[in-house]
Amino acid sequence: MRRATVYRYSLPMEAGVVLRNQRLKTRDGLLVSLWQDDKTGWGEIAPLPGFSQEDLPQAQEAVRHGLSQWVQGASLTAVASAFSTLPSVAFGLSCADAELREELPQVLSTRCAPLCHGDPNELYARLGALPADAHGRKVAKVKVGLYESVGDGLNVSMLLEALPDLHLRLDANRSWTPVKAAGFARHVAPELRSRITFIEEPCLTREQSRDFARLTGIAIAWDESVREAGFTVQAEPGVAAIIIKPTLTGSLMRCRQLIAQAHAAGLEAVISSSLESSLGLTQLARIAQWLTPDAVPGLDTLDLMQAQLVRHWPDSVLPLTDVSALEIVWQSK
Ligand SMILES: O=C(O)CCC(=O)C1=CC=C[C@@H](O)[C@@H]1C(=O)O
Ligand SMILES: [Mg+2]
Repeated sequence: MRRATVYRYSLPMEAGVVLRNQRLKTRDGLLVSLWQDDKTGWGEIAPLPGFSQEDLPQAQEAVRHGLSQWVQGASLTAVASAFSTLPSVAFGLSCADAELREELPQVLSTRCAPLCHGDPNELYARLGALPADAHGRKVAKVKVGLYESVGDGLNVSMLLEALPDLHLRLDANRSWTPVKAAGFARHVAPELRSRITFIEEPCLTREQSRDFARLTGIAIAWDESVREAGFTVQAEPGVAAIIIKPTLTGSLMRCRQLIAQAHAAGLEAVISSSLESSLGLTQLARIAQWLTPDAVPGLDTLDLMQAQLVRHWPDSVLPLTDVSALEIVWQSK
């Protein structure tokens, strides 16, 4: 006997969360809960406005369709994989399926690369207290490209000089022209550059980003590119990692394939959030622990929200919204 319920959630965001020039006041998505015999599995489907190709009504329609097939006996692994044009649906359904089949291990580490922002004194204290990885490195992430690139260079240098065991991931979201990218690099002394683990997509085009890596010796990582048609994972000079945002990428099977390709090419594969709720984030942390145990994931996004959802993120003091408070938008008969 199979049963499924689909819930809709809307969580208030902290004031001032801006994504691709639009303010995100609430994070909206779906949770699915599956029962089969005495087992349950949950998944989160939350297209990210400005990033996902699909919107929530489209996702909801697809989830309803996919789960109707599942309750009638179809394999959810196959149903999820068929939604390759709706990555959030493919990912959420495949997670629920993996929980139901007890494939997704429970063990979870809350370790992730903190996003550096806010008051500098608090930031230094936070980074100082950060645990080091097996190589004695503290890994944090800084968004760049929002203001002057020269200022970004000075800020990054200051952090690296102040904390000798700090290694930074930077993320420019393709915002620099080659001139701006060069302006950034001019203000980061060559001896500090090796502690920039990578910068995600510094320039508008991949070719410009490759040039930046070659000219500056600063490694780059592909994020947006990974989700573009025709992208293939391969070893290239100056490329250190690929970023995998499962909600924007697709099924767990697709994510595993990308991770395997990255590892085979000698690249780091970094699991990163698409601003999922605490339920989705704990699943991403479990996936990261399972499939990329040596790479610190990019999951420091829970505090952008004002509440947790159904499952706690260990250590978080945010209030928890219980499943009983959620609207049921579909249920199998
Ligand atoms: O990767 C991380 O460390 C956290 C997630 C993160 O930075 C992002 C998530 C979703 C959209 C973007 O704003 C941003 C990114 O560009 O990587
Ligand atoms: Mg990025």
